[in-house]
Amino acid sequence: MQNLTLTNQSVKDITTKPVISVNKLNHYFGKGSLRKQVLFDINLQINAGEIVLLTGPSGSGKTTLLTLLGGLRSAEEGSLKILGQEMAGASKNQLTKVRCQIGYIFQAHNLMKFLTAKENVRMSLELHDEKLKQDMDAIAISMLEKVGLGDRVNYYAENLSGGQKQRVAIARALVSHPKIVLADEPTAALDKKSGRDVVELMYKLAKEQGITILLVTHDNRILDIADRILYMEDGCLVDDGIDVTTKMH
Ligand SMILES: Nc1ncnc2c1ncn2[C@@H]1O[C@H](COP(=O)(O)OP(=O)(O)OP(=O)(O)O)[C@@H](O)[C@H]1O
Repeated sequence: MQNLTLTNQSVKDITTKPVISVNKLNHYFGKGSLRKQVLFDINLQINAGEIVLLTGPSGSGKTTLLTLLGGLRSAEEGSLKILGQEMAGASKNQLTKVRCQIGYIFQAHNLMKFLTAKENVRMSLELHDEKLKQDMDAIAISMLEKVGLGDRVNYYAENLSGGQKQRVAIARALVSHPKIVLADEPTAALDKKSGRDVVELMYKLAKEQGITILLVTHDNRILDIADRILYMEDGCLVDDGIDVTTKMH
């Protein structure tokens, strides 16, 4: 991929700033005799600007870990720091502040089908007080242009193809310039070409904006966009970092 090269600045960011630090993290589901441990002693550090892929068999705990890292679930045991904020025992207010700095992209894109592409992207801006004074329509349109949907701005989400919907979801996740983007199987519902286009777009925008990406995937076709690949099995991080930076870029 010749056009996916790291800039000196992004290489420097990768080597200097941790945005996610996990230490001895355990997680359980259920109560009483049904209580079951699903994450075991997870230790992990992810640095600014890194693109990390999380892979492993079904049921190994990838989504559970991703939702914990996104502040969508409370950390119960161990330490989990996101952008310097300890999430274990954090107040609702602290969790909300962290969430505002994270963009989420899911397999089922979760667009509002009765809103247009522009309105879906704009909605994400409306969650940020400081953006309310700006021309949010213009910002949303400019972001849609960046993902190649300048001619689909006023289309309702339900009238877009799978790949186009996922690109709207990317625009929505990135428009507020989050520090971290978490993506759960973003290519699962897409054909080979659309899946490839979507991840290459995520890669390009993330490197331009210095965003850290953690992406859960079963899709072997996209492993080469990673700076690092993590592998999970039975709730454990078996491999906490095959560094592929030198290999791929
Ligand atoms: N809300 C829940 N309540 C109880 N158990 C759960 C819950 N969510 C997940 N689990 C269990 O936790 C384990 C890890 O699930 P998780 O969804 O994190 O795995 P995964 O690696 O993301 O799987 P997949 O690749 O199939 O999406 C599984 O055994 C699952 O059954």
